[in-house]
Amino acid sequence: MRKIKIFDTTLRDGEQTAGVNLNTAEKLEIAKRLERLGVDVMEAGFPAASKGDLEAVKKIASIVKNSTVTGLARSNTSDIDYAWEALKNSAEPRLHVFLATSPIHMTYKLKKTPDQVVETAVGAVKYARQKFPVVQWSAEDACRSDLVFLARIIEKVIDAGATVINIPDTVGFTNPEEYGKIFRFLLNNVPNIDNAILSAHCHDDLGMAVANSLSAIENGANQVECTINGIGERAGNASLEEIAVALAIREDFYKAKTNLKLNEISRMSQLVSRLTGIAVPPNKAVVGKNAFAHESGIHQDGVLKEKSTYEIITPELVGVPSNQLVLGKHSGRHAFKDYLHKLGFHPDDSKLKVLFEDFKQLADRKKEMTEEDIFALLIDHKIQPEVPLYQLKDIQVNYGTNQIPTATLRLLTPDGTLIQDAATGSGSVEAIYNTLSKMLPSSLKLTDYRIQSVGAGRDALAQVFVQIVSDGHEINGSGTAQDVLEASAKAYVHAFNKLQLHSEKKSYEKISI
Ligand SMILES: CC(=O)SCCNC(=O)CCNC(=O)[C@H](O)C(C)(C)COP(=O)(O)OP(=O)(O)OC[C@H]1O[C@@H](n2cnc3c(N)ncnc32)[C@H](O)[C@@H]1OP(=O)(O)O
Ligand SMILES: CC(C)C(=O)C(=O)O
Repeated sequence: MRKIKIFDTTLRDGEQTAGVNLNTAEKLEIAKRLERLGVDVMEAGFPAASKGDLEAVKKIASIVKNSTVTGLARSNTSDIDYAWEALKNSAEPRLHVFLATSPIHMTYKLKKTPDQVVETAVGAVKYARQKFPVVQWSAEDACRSDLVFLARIIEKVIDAGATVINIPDTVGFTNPEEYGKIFRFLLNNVPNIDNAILSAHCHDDLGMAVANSLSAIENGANQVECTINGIGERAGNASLEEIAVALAIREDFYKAKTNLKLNEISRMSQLVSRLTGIAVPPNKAVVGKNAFAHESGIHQDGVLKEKSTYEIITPELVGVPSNQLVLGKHSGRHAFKDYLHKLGFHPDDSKLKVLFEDFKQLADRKKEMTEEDIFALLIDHKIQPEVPLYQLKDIQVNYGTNQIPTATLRLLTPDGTLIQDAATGSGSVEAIYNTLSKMLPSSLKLTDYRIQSVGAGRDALAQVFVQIVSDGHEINGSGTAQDVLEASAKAYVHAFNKLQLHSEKKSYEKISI
C-alpha cells in the first residue's frame, strides 16, 4: 500500500489566518500534539518573518524529534540564513523555499522575466543545499502557470538539489480534474522527476482544497500539505483531518495510507481551535460538533438499529467518545424512547405515546431539547421517580466591592417542603455553591465550571455548565437563565438531581410510568 506523507502547515500557513497570532508556548504546544498525531513534517513558521517566529521555530526544532521540522523562506539568501539559524539544530534540517511561477505573479509581484525567475530559483536552491540536507521547492501559484515553463523550472531546481517539489494551488483556483492533470503532466514531462517527491498544497477559495489534494494523490503526489481544521490564508487550506479520514475510510479507492494516529484528531482539532480562537463550524466534516450527531427521527431510528446506516466514520476512529442522538422537533419515537431508557425510565407504550405527543409540542417551540426539558416533561406528567429531585425557587445574592458576597437560596425539596439557607464565599458563585452545599443532603466536589451566552446582545441568556464528582461519579449539569448567578445555581441543582438519579439507578429502573 502506498504511504502518503502528511506535511502539516498549521503553524505557518495556518497561522496566516486573519486574526491569528500564536506565541512560542502556544506553537510548541501545538507542535508537540502534531508530533503525537504522527505528522511526517511540520512547517513550524517563517523564520524571516519576525524574531518571535524565528525563536518559535528554533524551539520546536530542538524539542520535536519524531516529526521533521521545517520552515519557509523566500528565494533570497537572507531568508535562507534566518531559516538555517532556526533549524540548524534539528535532527534533519529541512528548508521549504518558494518562488512564484505564474505570469501574473512574475510580472506584477516579482517584476522578473521567466528566465530571471528560473535563475533566482536555481540560485536559492543551490545556496540552501550548501546548508540544508533536504530542500523542498514550491512553485507558488503553480496552477495558473504555463505548464511547459513549470516543467522547465522544476527540472532545473531538481538538478540544483531540491528533492521535494510542491505544486501549490495558491489561490484555490483549480478543480480536481485540472489539478490531477498537472501532476500527470509533470510526471510525464520532467525528465528527472523520479529524483523528487511530488507534493500538493491546496487552498479552499472555491471549497475544493480537500478534493484537489485527493486528486493529486490519485495522480502521483506522495505528500500533501494541510492544516488542522483547514485554517489558513483567506478561505484556508486543505484540512488535514478530512484528507486523512477520506484516505482511511476509502482505502478501497485510494489504496494509500498515512502514518497518522487518527484517534488523536478530535483533541488536536480542539487544541488548535482553542489556541487560535478560530471556532470549528458545527457542521465541519470529521471535527465539527455535529459530525456524529443525528437529529432526525428516521436517521436516529436507523442508527439505533445499525450504526452503519448513517455513519460512515465511527466517532471512536477520530477520538470522539460516541455519537449523539440529539432530541429535537425532527426526532421520532424510537430516539425518544431510547433517551428515556438512558435516563432510567421505561414507560409502557401507552404512556410513551402521551409523553411523546407533549414532547413534540414542546420541541416545536424550542431549538434544542435539553435533559432538563425532558425531566420537566416527566415531572409535568407526575412521573416522579422514587428519587429526590430538588427545584430552585428563589435566589438572592449580595455583592459589593467592600463586602463579603452572601447568597440566600430557597429550594423546594422532593417532599414539597420549602427550605431556605444562606452562606458566604469569596465570590458570588462560590457563595451560591456554599449555600447549596449546606442545603443539599450530600456535598459535591465541583470539578468544572463554564459559562457561555445563548444568543447575542445584552439580553442574551446565560448558560452555565458544571461538572461535579461524588463517589467517583462524574456528572455534568447545565442551567440557563437571564442572569449568570441564577444559571449557576440551576446548573448545580441540575447536576445534583442527575447524581441522585444515577446513584439510585436500581430504584428508578423499577419505576413504571
Ligand atoms: C503563498 C504564501 O503563503 S507565501 C508566504 C506568505 N507569508 C508571509 O508573507 C508571512 C511572513 N511575511 C513577512 O513577515 C514579510 O512579508 C517579510 C518579512 C517576509 C517580508 O517583508 P518586507 O521585506 O517588508 O516585504 P513585503 O512583505 O512588503 O513584500 C514582499 C517582497 O518579497 C518579494 N517576494 C515575494 N515572494 C518572494 C520569493 N518567493 N522570493 C523572493 N522574493 C519574494 C516581493 O516581490 C516583495 O519584494 P519587493 O520588496 O522587492 O517588492
Ligand atoms: C509557499 C506556498 C507553499 C504557499 O503557501 C502557497 O503557495 O499557498
